[in-house]
Amino acid sequence: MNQDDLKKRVAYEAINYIKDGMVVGLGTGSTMYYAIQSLGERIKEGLNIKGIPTSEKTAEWARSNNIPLTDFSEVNHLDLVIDGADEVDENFQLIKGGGGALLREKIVANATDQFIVIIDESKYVQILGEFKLPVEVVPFGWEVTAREIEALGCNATLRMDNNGIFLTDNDHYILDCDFKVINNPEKLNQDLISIVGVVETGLFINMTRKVLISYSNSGKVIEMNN
Ligand SMILES: O=C(CO)[C@H](O)[C@H](O)COP(=O)(O)O
Repeated sequence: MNQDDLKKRVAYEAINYIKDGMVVGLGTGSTMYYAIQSLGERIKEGLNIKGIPTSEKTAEWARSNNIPLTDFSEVNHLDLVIDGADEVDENFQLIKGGGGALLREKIVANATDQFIVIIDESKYVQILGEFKLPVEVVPFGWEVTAREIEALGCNATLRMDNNGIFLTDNDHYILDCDFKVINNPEKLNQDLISIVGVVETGLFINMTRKVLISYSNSGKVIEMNN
């Protein structure tokens, strides 16, 4: 089973947690792509829910699957949020933002008591940091912000895409920060967020209690609770 199959399997499993009448936060990324496809099928069969997307891309996928959308002008609290992650450690601390949607993802995840993270086995790690930590920053003076971030012990690289500098849905930049090993994610998050120019970090601290992991050996999806 390749990584894509594993993503698809865990995404399909996660949709079973969505019940009629719920307002559901919809994460971003390739794992969520499969979840949205599957949710679209359930909606065709009569499931009645509303979604809040965490990115323009997710909103586009949701619309093309006829998933009704809402926003925070209509709701304050979400029944459930489902999202992928780039790394999850044994204490369920996360690195997110590989897709550049970390700010909206954090706002949405913060608005629920039930944030379900869906990953394949390769993302479950002992210590965070092999994946470069995405940090969203204000474009003005980003070079100064990057130097202050680097003083915390990393190399910070400005994210680019085919059009030049990558812009988030909120018109910010992303710095991908190579810490290699993050021994104290909570403290690092605090240190980063206190730097002027940092908008948000991809460290999601104490935000989830449930992680679904798909394994290739057994072909199973395991639900882990914290
Ligand atoms: O945080 C994210 C986007 O900002 C994604 O959840 C994360 O990057 C995982 O993506 P994928 O499912 O494509 O591996």
